[in-house]
Amino acid sequence: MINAAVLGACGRMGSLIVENITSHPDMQLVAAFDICNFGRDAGEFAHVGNLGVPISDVKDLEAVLKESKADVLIDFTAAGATAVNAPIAARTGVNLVIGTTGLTQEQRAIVDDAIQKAQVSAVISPNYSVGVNVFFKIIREAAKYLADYDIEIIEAHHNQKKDAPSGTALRAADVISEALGGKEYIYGREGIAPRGKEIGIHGVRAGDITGDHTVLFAGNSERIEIRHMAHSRQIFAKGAVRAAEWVCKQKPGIYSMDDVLGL
Ligand SMILES: NC(=O)C1=CN([C@@H]2O[C@H](COP(=O)(O)OP(=O)(O)OC[C@H]3O[C@@H](n4cnc5c(N)ncnc54)[C@H](OP(=O)(O)O)[C@@H]3O)[C@@H](O)[C@H]2O)C=CC1
Ligand SMILES: O=C(O)C1=N[C@H](C(=O)O)C[C@H](O)C1
Repeated sequence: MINAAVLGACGRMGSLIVENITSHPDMQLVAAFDICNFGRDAGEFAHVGNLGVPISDVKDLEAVLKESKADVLIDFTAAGATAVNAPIAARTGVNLVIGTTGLTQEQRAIVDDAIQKAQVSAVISPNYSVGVNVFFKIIREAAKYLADYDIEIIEAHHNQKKDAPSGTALRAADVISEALGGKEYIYGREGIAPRGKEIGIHGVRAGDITGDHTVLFAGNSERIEIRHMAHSRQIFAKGAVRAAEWVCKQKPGIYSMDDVLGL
């Protein structure tokens, strides 16, 4: 049985992850953390009834992870929170699944360094859906054939999302850039500036859009649009729980969702 803990357990993603853990035959929820709602039951936010797991203050992360004998911590919070808490969990010897996006390069380096020094295993991915990870493969291949085309990435998300552009859009840009031997990025376009060879990255925040990502390859007289649309956050939650089960069986290291899915 895998002992799982969830950080951000009252949030949109964290609560769905709690729900998925409770229906997993080989996993149990042993701890749940957030920045408020302390003492309330994690099952309340996941709408699965009382689980006997209270929301703990993230300030007690190390003590509660030890006491609950957690094997893995699944973190979907905010960039600043992940940069502080993932290193604490790693130093406590707990494996990690990190879904939080919007980390700066410096924050990501702090997290990576702590994981490597602590010799734990971690999956870090901006998107835990199967479809988006296949989408990354498709856009990598397409880019190789369409290197001279103008490339724009458009992402759309709900109006509560804090970071922009999305982690998935940034990863899509990196995938294309790697395929083409390096590309400049531009974030949004305004004013008078001729288009160069850069990848344009554009964010839309509106209503309750779960998460859409489009890569547009445009040439003269034609264009290709490759698009992934998430219909429900369940796809991310299921992927994160699958990654948590997988990561507990791996050697120390930092893995991607490609590794989990064997892509
Ligand atoms: N990799 C993937 O597949 C996916 C990644 N994400 C990413 O996951 C993250 C969370 O998204 P979502 O669930 O929609 O966001 P929510 O705001 O709904 O959930 C985040 C939760 O974390 C809590 N929180 C914020 N700061 C802290 C902190 N310092 N310590 C402890 N808890 C904290 C929030 O509390 P409060 O509300 O009080 O601030 C909230 O309960 C985002 O970065 C998002 O981009 C989202 C979907 C899929
Ligand atoms: O905040 C979200 O909702 C999402 N965030 C992730 C991202 O930034 O890429 C993944 C997904 O698109 C939903």
